[in-house]
Amino acid sequence: MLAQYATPLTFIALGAVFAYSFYAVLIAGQLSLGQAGFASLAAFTAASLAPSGDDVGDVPALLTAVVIGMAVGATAAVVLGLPTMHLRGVFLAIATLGFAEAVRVVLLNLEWTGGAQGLAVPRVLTVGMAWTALAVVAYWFWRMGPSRYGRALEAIREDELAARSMGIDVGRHRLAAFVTSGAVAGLYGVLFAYYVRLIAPSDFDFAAAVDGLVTAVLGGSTMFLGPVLGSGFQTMVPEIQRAVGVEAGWIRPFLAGLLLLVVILFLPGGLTSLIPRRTRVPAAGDGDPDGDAAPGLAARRHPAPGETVVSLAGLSKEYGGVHAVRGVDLEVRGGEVVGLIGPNGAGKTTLVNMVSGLVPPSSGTATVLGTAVGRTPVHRVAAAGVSRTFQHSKLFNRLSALENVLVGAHLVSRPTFLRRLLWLPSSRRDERAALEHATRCLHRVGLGHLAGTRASALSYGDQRRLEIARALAAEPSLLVLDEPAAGMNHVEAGQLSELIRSLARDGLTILFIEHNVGMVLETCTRVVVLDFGQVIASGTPAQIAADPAVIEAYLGTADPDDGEPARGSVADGTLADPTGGGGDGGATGAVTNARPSVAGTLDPPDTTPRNAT
Ligand SMILES: Nc1ncnc2c1ncn2[C@@H]1O[C@H](COP(=O)(O)OP(=O)(O)OP(=O)(O)O)[C@@H](O)[C@H]1O
Repeated sequence: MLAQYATPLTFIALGAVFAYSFYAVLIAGQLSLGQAGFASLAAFTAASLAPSGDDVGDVPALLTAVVIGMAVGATAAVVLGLPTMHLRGVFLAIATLGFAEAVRVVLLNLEWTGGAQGLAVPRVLTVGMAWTALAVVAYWFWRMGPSRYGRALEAIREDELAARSMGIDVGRHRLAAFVTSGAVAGLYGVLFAYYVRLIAPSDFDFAAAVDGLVTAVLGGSTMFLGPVLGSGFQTMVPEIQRAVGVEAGWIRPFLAGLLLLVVILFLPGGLTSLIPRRTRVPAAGDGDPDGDAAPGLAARRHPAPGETVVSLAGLSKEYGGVHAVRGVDLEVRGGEVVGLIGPNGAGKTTLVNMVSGLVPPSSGTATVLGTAVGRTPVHRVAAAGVSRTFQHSKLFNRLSALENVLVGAHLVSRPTFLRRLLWLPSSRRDERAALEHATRCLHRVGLGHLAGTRASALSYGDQRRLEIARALAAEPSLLVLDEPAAGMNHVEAGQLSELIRSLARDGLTILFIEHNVGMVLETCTRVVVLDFGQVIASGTPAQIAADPAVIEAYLGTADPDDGEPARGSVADGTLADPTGGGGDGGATGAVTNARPSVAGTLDPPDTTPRNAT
């Protein structure tokens, strides 16, 4: 019975193994077409170098060939990956396709490969062996998914910049994914060679690479079962055709193309996205906000109060002719909550981007937590203790709220993947510690009840809170928040203000940009005002509220005709509601997104949520 289906079943397994070599990089958001090159190099090298089955037995011969093939595939991936890993999207696809084609042409013209005639290889592989190999590969990716490493790859796929800011070394992770892909492609090449009896370079051409990619994309790159589903479909269609007597060769590519179109248009996550993705949410009580810190996470020593955390000297940034930041000198000390305010385009975001290492300064120096930023990669700045949120939400949208925060804990949690492969209890302990820590961070921002919700499904205000929870999960010493209250109502902004002050009581130093001036005055120990890229004032909230230069540059000037302070100007250290309409006139939330317009007036507050751009 099984013998009748042995061939299609073997090809399903082989196709799935090949598709896993694409899945290995798709999961990290990379598009590579070099796998056919890795597979052919592995197949020809292993078939030439492995001992004969007559000498050592069939299975040892195949196992030796597999080891050689995987090593060749992985080595080729390192050689190709080192110069190409900085390429993105279609550029990486083109570069890797060029490599695969070059390999094919070289193999075609070498004598020992048999050229176009090909190389004879004994058939050793059985359907059982093929499925065993597939099971091992699927197991690898199954155990990888929820590990710290697997989550880091997913984070890179979802938002590379945010992943870097969480302390993930993107280059190293992308190269590791590429090498895995090379090893799996090498495995496929050897298994294929030891099944089909005769291999030729044309077995690993462009069409084969596209077939592998289509199989992986059809199945989906967000769940480890994707390649098996994709390969099942790709292999079974011609079998079904044959069974019903419709043998037209165009049907399979036509259906595969059609399905690919449907998947890309309606199911970007592939067939596996029809299977609900489960997030393991800790039971109620776990990650209690009042609980003790979870053991098993790296502890960080925050700078003592008064110790220098940020030191900027003559920091400037130019974009062409635009002077976004000009000669800023600024010291931020341990335990301070520093608010950065200023009109739109004043250079606030550029300044915090330089502080967090995202943007190199044009001139001047910046030392943050002892690290010279500008010359230091973003993930190293994060490792020094800088964590941040972004002006325009940079969440990992297809991951749940809890998974987002788990990625945030990357720097303080331990690697678990290799121990997960071996089911070591210590990996379960570490995962539990990370889960409890992440849950505690979610509770702290009031999102404990939404742990299992996809980030993209959260309301705008909740997304802002989730970014803060994710940043907190890194146990930072310096927390940089870029407009954290955008899209929040007055009550929520008040709660956020209280949260920020409680974090400062815990020893964190906080630098935050906010257009809600009332909230800034209520929350900060010091306020710095930027205008046209320069610091025009720095002092306590009361000093800033009374500073004529700030009123002039930021809030507008008093109306010279009536001699009264402007609506929205500062009378006694608080801001009046610029709408003039029944506001409490107090600090919290009194002015939202205030912008100077004509002298002495303020635009009505912009309370509409800002779209993430
Ligand atoms: N990548 C860039 N390329 C060119 N110009 C830029 C870039 N980033 C910022 N700028 C310019 O630098 C200036 C400061 O921008 P920045 O975003 O830092 O101001 P901001 O104070 O944060 O403004 P907002 O409150 O509107 O966010 C603006 O004139 C902006 O157009």
